[in-house]
Amino acid sequence: MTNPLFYAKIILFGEYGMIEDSQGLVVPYSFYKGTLKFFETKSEFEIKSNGHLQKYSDYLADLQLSDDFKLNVESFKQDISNGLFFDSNIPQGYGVGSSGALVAAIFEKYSLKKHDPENISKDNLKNLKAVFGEMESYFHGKSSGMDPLICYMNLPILIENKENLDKVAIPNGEKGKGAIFLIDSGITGETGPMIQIFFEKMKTEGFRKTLKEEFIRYNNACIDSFLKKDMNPFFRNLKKLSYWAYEHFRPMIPESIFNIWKKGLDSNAYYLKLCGSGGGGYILGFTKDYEKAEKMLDGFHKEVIYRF
Ligand SMILES: Nc1ncnc2c1ncn2[C@@H]1O[C@H](COP(=O)(O)OP(=O)(O)OP(=O)(O)O)[C@@H](O)[C@H]1O
Ligand SMILES: C[C@@](O)(CCO)CC(=O)[O-]
Repeated sequence: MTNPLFYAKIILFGEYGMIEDSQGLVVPYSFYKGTLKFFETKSEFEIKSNGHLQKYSDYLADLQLSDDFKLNVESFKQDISNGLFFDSNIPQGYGVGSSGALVAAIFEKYSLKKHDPENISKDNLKNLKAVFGEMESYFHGKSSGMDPLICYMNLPILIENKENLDKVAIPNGEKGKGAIFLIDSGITGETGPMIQIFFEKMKTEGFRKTLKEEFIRYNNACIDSFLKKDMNPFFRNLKKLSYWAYEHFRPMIPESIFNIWKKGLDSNAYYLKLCGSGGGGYILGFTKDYEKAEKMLDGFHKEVIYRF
């Protein structure tokens, strides 16, 4: 039997906001994927991955999960000593969920009770997200559990708030001029320290207020208009979101990206936003005219993920 593949994810909207109860829209990204396997070549990558799993299994052994979601940690540990590793080309620290895919793969293989992602109830989806949040916290402190959940479900998910989330249909892409794309900042980012900066900022009342009254409002409006394919309000809110992040998420914007972020806002040719926690890795871009944006972003490595 071949092991199931677990895909990368892209948080189109909701990074940071989701920790504070905003809406979120997260989609699988099948360009990158991973699967659990036993040593094949015993390469440096395989040995390193196995070492990571070893340490992670100690964390899982101490984690108290409710009966429905308990893991067979003994069997996981046994497999690790027999050379288990996570064979994955999902870049680490790029905001596309390498740890989320790993968590989903481990849960799928070692949960004592088998769950069927296709027929999971809305209630259980919520419970599963909480379980994944606890499992993923090991990698970067507080996690909403969203990354592993998306990966486990392999479907777009709309998060309405902390309590409600469900599968959602993304409007079909079209061969239009518009595009959603990734830009490689050229450096890796670390989620943990970025989340720490976020919580540090959250201690200030002014920041909490603007996050709630502006960031979350623009974020939710972007999701709403995107799902309705209402492109004019979509881009109007995207610009506000991009500008807000430029002002308030400055430490999360990699230096290499700073100038082109501003250039997008000034020219209206494209708008950039964070993809995950930021600090490095990928940045998300949105444009009505990809040909034009591509020229303006010459020299940056880009990957188109959606056309409209
Ligand atoms: N192939 C792998 N084998 C073993 N461990 C891995 C593998 N891929 C990722 N990991 C674990 O996940 C950690 C990276 O997770 P982290 O949350 O910092 O980044 P990310 O998941 O790539 O980014 P983001 O959460 O922003 O999408 C690695 O340090 C490692 O512990
Ligand atoms: C920053 C954050 O919103 C996204 C990181 O990939 C954290 C989370 O929701 O798990």
